[in-house]
Order: sequence, then C-alpha cells, then structure tokens
Amino acid sequence: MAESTLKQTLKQKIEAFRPRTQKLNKEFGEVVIDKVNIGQAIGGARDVRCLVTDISYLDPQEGIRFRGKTIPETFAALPKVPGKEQPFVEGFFYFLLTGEIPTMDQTQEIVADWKARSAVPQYVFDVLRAMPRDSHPMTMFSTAILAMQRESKFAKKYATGTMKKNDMWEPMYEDSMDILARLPVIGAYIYRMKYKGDTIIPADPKLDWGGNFAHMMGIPNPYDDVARMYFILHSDHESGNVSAHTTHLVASALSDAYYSLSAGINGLAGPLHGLANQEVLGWIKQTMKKLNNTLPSKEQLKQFLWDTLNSGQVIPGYGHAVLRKTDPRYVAQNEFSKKHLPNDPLFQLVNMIYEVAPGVLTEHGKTKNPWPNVDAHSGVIQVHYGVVEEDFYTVLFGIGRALGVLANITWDRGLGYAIERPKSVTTDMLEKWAHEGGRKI
Ligand SMILES: CC(=O)SCCNC(=O)CCNC(=O)[C@H](O)C(C)(C)COP(=O)(O)OP(=O)(O)OC[C@H]1O[C@@H](n2cnc3c(N)ncnc32)[C@H](O)[C@@H]1OP(=O)(O)O
Ligand SMILES: O=C([O-])CC(=O)C(=O)O
Repeated sequence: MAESTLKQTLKQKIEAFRPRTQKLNKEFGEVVIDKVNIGQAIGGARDVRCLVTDISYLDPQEGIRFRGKTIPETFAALPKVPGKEQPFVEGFFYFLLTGEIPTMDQTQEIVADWKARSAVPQYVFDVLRAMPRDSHPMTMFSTAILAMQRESKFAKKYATGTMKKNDMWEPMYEDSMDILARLPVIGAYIYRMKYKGDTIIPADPKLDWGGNFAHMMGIPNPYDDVARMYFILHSDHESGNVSAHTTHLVASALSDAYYSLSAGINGLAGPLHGLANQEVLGWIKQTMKKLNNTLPSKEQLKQFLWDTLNSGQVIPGYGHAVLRKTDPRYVAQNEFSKKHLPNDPLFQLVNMIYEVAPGVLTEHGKTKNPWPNVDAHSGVIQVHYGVVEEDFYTVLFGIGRALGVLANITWDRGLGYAIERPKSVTTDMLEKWAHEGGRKI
C-alpha cells in the first residue's frame, strides 16, 4: 500500500526534528532547567520540568494550546465536516501529529485509512461479553485495548530483532492508527451492550469517525457534532497529566501502544483525573434529588458545597494541578451550551455552581485553584443529548485522550526518548537533607 500523506509528512518532520533533540541531549545535557525540593518529591512532582512534548503546552493562566494554537484557533483552522459545525477529528489528529493543518484531501485520506483499519477482532467482543455486565465501562474499555495487544505490529517487529531505534516510530504509528480506528467501535459496543439491552449497531461506512461513533451509540444528531467537539477538547493536556504520563512511561520500556494506552486509560479512570466527569454528574444528580429534582437556590447550593467539603470530599470538576484560571475547555463547552442548550435546567445549574463554588473553595482555603476544569461541564451536555449513564463518560474521555497520548508515543519513538527512570530516595535521607538545609551536590 502506498504511504499516506500523513505518514510521509510525519517521517519528514521526525527526521528534521531529531537532530534538535540529539544536539540538546549531547551538547547541552548538563544545562539546569529546574530544581526539586522536598515538597515536590513528596507532593507528586508538581511543577518539576522534566518531560518534553511538542504536541501541546499548558499555560497555567491561558490553558491548553495544541501545537501552538488555542482551542478557538484550532477549531477555526481545521477542515469542517460538510454540513456540520465541527471539524473532522481525523484532520485534528493530522494536526496533532505533524503541527500542520491538513487540506480537505489530506483529511479525507485519514477518514478512508481509519475506515479501512476499523474492524475489531471478534475475540475482543468475546472478552467483553465474558465480563460481568456490571463491570465498570472503563474496566471493559481498558481490557478491550489490552486484549488486542496480540495485533501489535510494533511487538511483532521488535521480536524479529531487526528493528532499529530510528525506525521504531513506524510500527508505533501503525499500531496507533489501528487502535484509533477501532476505539469508537469498542466504546459504542460497550455502551450498547451494557446500557441498551445488547442491541449493537453496526458502523455506517459513509460516516466519518465522530459521526460513526454517534451512529453506533444510537444517539440522534447533532450528537455527531457533540462527539467531534468532545474528542478534540479532551485529546491532549501536555505530558504530565496522569493518563499521558502513564502512557509515555509504559511506552518508554518499549511496550507497544496497546499496553501503553491501556495503562494510561487505567489512570484516567481515577476520580481525581478523568473520572471526575462522572463524579460531577453524580454530585449534580444527588443535589437535585435532595430537592425533589428542582433546581437549588444559590444559598442551598452553597450549603451542599460546604456539606461535600465538610465530609472530607473534593468538589469534583473544580481545581487543577497546573491551571490557575477557568479551563478553556470548560469555556468552549459553555459557549457550545449557550448556543445549543441555553434553557437546559442542568446547564443552568452548572452556571450557578460556577457562580458559587469558586467563592466557597476560596473560603475553604485549601485549593490553589478554585476554578472549574473540563470535567465540570462535559456531563451536562451528554445528558442533554441522551447519554444519561454517567459511568460511561470516562470512556468518552478515553477515546479522545487516545488521540493525544498515541501521537505522543509515536513521537517518543521518533525522537528515541530513553526509558523513564527517575531516582527515588528514602525518608531518612529527606530528614537528613532537611536538617542540613539541602542535599550537598
Ligand atoms: C481531566 C482532569 O484530570 S482535570 C481534574 C479532575 N479532578 C477533579 O475535578 C477532582 C477535584 N479536584 C481535585 O481533587 C484537585 O484540584 C486536583 C486533583 C485536580 C489537583 O490536585 P492538587 O494539584 O493537589 O491541587 P492543590 O495543590 O490545589 O491541592 C491543595 C489542597 O486543596 C484540595 N483541593 C484541591 N481541589 C479541591 C476541590 N475541588 N475540592 C476540595 N478540595 C480541593 C486538595 O485536596 C489539597 O488538600 P490537602 O492539602 O488536604 O491534600
Ligand atoms: O492536566 C492535568 O493534570 C489533568 C487534565 O486536565 C487533563 O489531563 O486533561
């Protein structure tokens, strides 16, 4: 098969880029870019600059930029699906991988490529069907990805003993493309099997990736545009977040994309990370239930927020490890909702929480960031269009996140990043260095 424009462009980009990384490593490897204190060693390596990615960058004030573009700039630049408001996710992936906005033809090439790769092996469905139906959908999703590992072109090539370091990105790219092509099929299968009486809807070969997902979910349009927007918004958040970092870490051992992504998805399933979107909707539902499904007043809402904090829980969807302002992914979803679901009562509640929660969190005095993150908003849009099963939301996040983390590990192999292995120390050592005013270097 002739090489796609995406693969050719990526090859050129990686080859042109590689000398920059090699030069930095060889000639400037000793240049100091950060230092680490005891608080960071104990406190989750917060703010330590020790990862590299060119795919996205998170500014604490401004939020995410994909390949240098803000969210509105990204959406404005990408080729749109004809007759729809949102861009092709396929074109967005081209942009993430190469940093170039693709033409419509280049985008259509990926649409066709992913269709050609989209057949999920029957044994994956058999594995899913063998799992208890009340398994969490994230457990099912991660298991399905891991079960497919036998398909890995990277692992097969590695086993031949003929794969050179500079060539490793190629089978990583191939695995990533295979996985991405199949994720919407797997996600929708889990949804229909678990929540819709096992009524599976086959793919429609006429549709793009996002459109097909909506179709296989059985949710009427404009859910297709919701899906496209959602996957793009959730794709990448630089390299240090739990799902991206885990995927990168596992891939650094030359584990293939199936092992690596499945591991990253397991991290996304944590309530302080991706699962927060499920938690947000659960919290909103609980709040409404206490009031016989009516909207609370601001005073009642304030009380519910305090009750949550006083019971030792976090307010889901608020706070962030890096961001110090309202997440622009929250803003993008808010703009969408203002346009498409302005009168939805849950949307109104989300806006009310935005008016009240930052004040409560500031008064509470713990969090460094009282503003909402992406997870505070996403569930409400899903409910509006008919995906009411909040346990499923992190699977949606995972499909989107795969775009970013798979682009990252393809580049990791392109640039030959080393196995990741930071150094650990003991508590005795920390106490000694604390006493001495620092480690003598
Ligand atoms: C896609 C995503 O992953 S976005 C994040 C999704 N997660 C959530 O929305 C869950 C709620 N938020 C949180 O738990 C946190 O803000 C996190 C996990 C996102 C970031 O954690 P950190 O970087 O440690 O935040 P920060 O430095 O501000 O934490 C300081 C203190 O404030 C608390 N805090 C932070 N956010 C919140 C919150 N939303 N509600 C209550 N307390 C909070 C922390 O638990 C911590 O308390 P501690 O000192 O008793 O341990
Ligand atoms: O950046 C983070 O730590 C968490 C986050 O918002 C994401 O991964 O999307």
